[in-house]
Amino acid sequence: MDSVLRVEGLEKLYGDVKAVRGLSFDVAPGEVLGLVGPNGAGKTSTLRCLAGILPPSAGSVHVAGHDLGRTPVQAKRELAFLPDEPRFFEYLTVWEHLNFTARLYGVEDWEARGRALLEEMELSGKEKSLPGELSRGMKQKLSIACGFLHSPKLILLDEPLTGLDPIGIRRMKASLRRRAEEGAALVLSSHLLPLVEELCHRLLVIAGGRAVALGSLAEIRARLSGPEAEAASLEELFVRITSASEDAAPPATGTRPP
Ligand SMILES: Nc1ncnc2c1ncn2[C@@H]1O[C@H](COP(=O)(O)OP(=O)(O)OP(=O)(O)O)[C@@H](O)[C@H]1O
Repeated sequence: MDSVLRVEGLEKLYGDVKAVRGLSFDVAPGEVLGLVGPNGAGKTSTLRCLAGILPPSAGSVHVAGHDLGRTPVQAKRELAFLPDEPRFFEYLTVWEHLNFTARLYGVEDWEARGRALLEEMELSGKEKSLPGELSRGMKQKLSIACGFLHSPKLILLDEPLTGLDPIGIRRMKASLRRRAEEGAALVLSSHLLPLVEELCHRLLVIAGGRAVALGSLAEIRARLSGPEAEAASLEELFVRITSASEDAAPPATGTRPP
């Protein structure tokens, strides 16, 4: 089946800081790809390039067959980007945010869909609230309700569980799983390795902007030598892979080592 997301040779430079260096990967319909890596590895920069918020310095991104660089409107219609710190319009209520999002994306049956999403996100009864009246977790849920309204084929999530309580976390995991079962492709960046292990079919581990491992947990384990790799937790694998790459890789900045 064709990929929902196809990334080829993606690079992102900030001046001479090389934040993303030559990433290439695909995500299939129904697949959840976990993007993991240490602080400053380039995860947020990658997600923002995939969402069309940041222009890549090189490479290409296709979303549901649309080239994000050449046909950005068509590509962006097919995706939702859910940042870890969503921003809202101060004077629009929860319901008005859904209405506004529906108009932007041309969602006709938005009222029924909006009500169902508020129910799913435990925001029923908050329709008239302004963002300033919502808790951090509720804001996160509103962002997700708006993001899901147009049934995106690609869902990009940066730390999706930030601020959620244990019941909210459980519901959010079920919501994300459901979107994947319905055929969406998900790319999820998180430092919460148990979440990644539970939800993701494949992992892309990045360090210093480069891919240092790509595959299922079993495949990544199999590639590492030593009997201890077989039983290693994702946390142990993460430490091994990313610290090995730190030893081997040149620094993430464009400056040359002495
Ligand atoms: N706007 C910017 N201008 C200059 N450098 C930036 C900018 N944004 C990020 N960087 C640099 O790019 C690199 C990658 O940062 P990025 O935020 O993508 O990493 P990350 O993997 O999301 O990190 P974290 O896990 O800490 O959120 C870092 O070296 C960072 O300092």
